[in-house]
Amino acid sequence: MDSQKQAIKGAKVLMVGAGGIGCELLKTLALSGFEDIHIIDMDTIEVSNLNRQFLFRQWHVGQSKAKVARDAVLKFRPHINIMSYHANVKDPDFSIDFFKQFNVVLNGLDNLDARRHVNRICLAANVPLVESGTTGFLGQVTVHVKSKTECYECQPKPTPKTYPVCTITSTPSKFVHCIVWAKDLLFAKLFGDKNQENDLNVRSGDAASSSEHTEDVFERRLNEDPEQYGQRIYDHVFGYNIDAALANEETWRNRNRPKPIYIKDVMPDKPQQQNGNLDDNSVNGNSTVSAMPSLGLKNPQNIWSLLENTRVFLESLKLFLVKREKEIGNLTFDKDDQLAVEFVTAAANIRAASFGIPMQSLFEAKGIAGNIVHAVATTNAITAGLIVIEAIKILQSDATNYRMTYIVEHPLRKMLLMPVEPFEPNKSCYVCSETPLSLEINTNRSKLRDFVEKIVKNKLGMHYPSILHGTSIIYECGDDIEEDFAQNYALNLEKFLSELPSPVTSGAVLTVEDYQQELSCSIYIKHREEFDEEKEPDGMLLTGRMPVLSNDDTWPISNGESSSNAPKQLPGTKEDSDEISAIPADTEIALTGSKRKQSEISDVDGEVAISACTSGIKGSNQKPEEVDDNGDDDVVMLDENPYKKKRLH
Ligand SMILES: Nc1ncnc2c1ncn2[C@@H]1O[C@H](COP(=O)(O)OP(=O)(O)OP(=O)(O)O)[C@@H](O)[C@H]1O
Ligand SMILES: [Zn+2]
Repeated sequence: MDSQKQAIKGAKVLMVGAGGIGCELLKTLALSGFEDIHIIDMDTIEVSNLNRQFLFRQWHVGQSKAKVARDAVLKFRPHINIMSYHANVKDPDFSIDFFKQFNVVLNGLDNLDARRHVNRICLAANVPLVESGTTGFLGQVTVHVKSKTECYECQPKPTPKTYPVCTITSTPSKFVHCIVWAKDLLFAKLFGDKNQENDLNVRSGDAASSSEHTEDVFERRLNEDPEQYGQRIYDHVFGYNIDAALANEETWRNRNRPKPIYIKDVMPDKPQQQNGNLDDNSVNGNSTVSAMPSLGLKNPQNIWSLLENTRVFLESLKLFLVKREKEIGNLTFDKDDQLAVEFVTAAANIRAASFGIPMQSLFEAKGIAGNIVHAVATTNAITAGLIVIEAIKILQSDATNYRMTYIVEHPLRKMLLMPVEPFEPNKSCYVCSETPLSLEINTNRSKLRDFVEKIVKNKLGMHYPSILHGTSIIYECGDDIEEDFAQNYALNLEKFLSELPSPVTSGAVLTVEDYQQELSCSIYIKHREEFDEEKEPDGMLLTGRMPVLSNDDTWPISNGESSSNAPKQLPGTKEDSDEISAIPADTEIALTGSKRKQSEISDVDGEVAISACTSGIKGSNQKPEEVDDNGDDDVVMLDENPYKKKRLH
């Protein structure tokens, strides 16, 4: 015991993230006897954090999380050393050398991008990492020690839930489809980057795709006042487009036909007089602009009528045009943007009404649109406790007792925690074993820019990449590049791969490196002419062992009520990158002394035994009770034999 105390006392630990898990972790570390703790967090405190990030109080709103957390803990542990950094862990200041000073790194992060970055730096610095995540009642803590256990990226991450484009654009059957349409298509079309591709017109009027109607219909006409514009958009998307789609009888043969909705049907009187008064909105900043007060709508948990949704639609659109004109063209949906949530709720509800799908309250809609799984403070506390337990084992080099622990929703033999022996490093992991990857790509039609953005940055998670073809450097990124080189790289970005000064064609091998992450990776290039737009929207296919990464690298974990921004593109909604990973198929489970392969406790459909855990992954954009909208999230209960499960119907 003394040696344990000594190990704790002498340890220097780095915590990354001072949010839901981080607050619990810092408190538990301090109370467990740790005396030298460094904390990095890039955020400031928000009101929505206060319900569970208990080191923070209302008067701290707007202040650095890392600093306030430090000050709060120093109040009851004044003698210990806590260093806080209000910064992004990806900043070059947090170099490999910086990481080397720590005995262990503890992650309480909320996004895949930062986790992958920390994983790579820890590997390069050879510092053990304890990784964690929670989603509602589910949680996990994993241990990553270079060459001894798998790294954070050895296992592919669950694929984000996606929806076929045509479901979203033409045949929604669930409310979430309407939300994705409202947020990723309509909102993006009206308020987002005009250069972004958008499937709104292509599909919405498929049947009667009369180009004269679809062209520029979303552009506000010269001298068109906000009300007229709003009504025109309303009639187009909820009326005309539905009428046009109905013309294609084939689509509706086995489906319920939607009902077109025109303004005049909902508001037979002059609609502009029904709208709220702009002057009623006291505007102190963008986040306070709201359509609800002027329309007399107070309770976000009420489900609005079609008329109310129509009013909110028109009013919120008008408020964007009048009060937030400068932002138009640059907006992406943000769940913390009240007006955006109001617009998306109203648009989704009107579409839902048209397709016979039950409407939802703003509160529910916001949860779905923001991929919010409501945080459970207790799960964070348990997770923090487990992190400290693993950290202590690491400090004592007690490798035989390392465990990855899953917090499950449906206890196994009354066991809430499921400890699993860590795996060995995956020999085909491109991060810790540097195995090559293959890329199928149309080398005549894909630009270097596409490769850099879609593959190197988005899929491989590199931030400062260099790309080499043989010995020629075709691209480099960073602040210290000489001007003429930088100009050449900028020119290269706009060239097709096969037209680069050192042409990249089938059979070429590219080396992609990130110096900050000390990661290098070879990619075999294979030319392919055609790609399936629906299945391969990137127009390229990367294969080999790699984690599945979301399109949005800021896609955060849901450790709380306000957890993430929305997906930026179809198909699909964004999933929470807080990814409670599925327990890998061959996981050995150490349960009360016995070990079994995970595959042995799977049932006939091959579903992982921890159904709640799995469904939490599959549907983490939904609330816990709705986690799996495919209806396959049946409660799973074990009978006398703990490894055989049966379904409860
Ligand atoms: N790259 C990063 N560098 C430093 N800190 C980060 C980075 N990415 C995420 N974090 C921090 O990790 C913490 C995660 O905490 P948590 O999941 O509770 O999220 P939150 O933002 O506090 O809450 P919510 O998103 O649920 O409102 C946040 O405080 C966030 O600032
Ligand atoms: Zn690995």
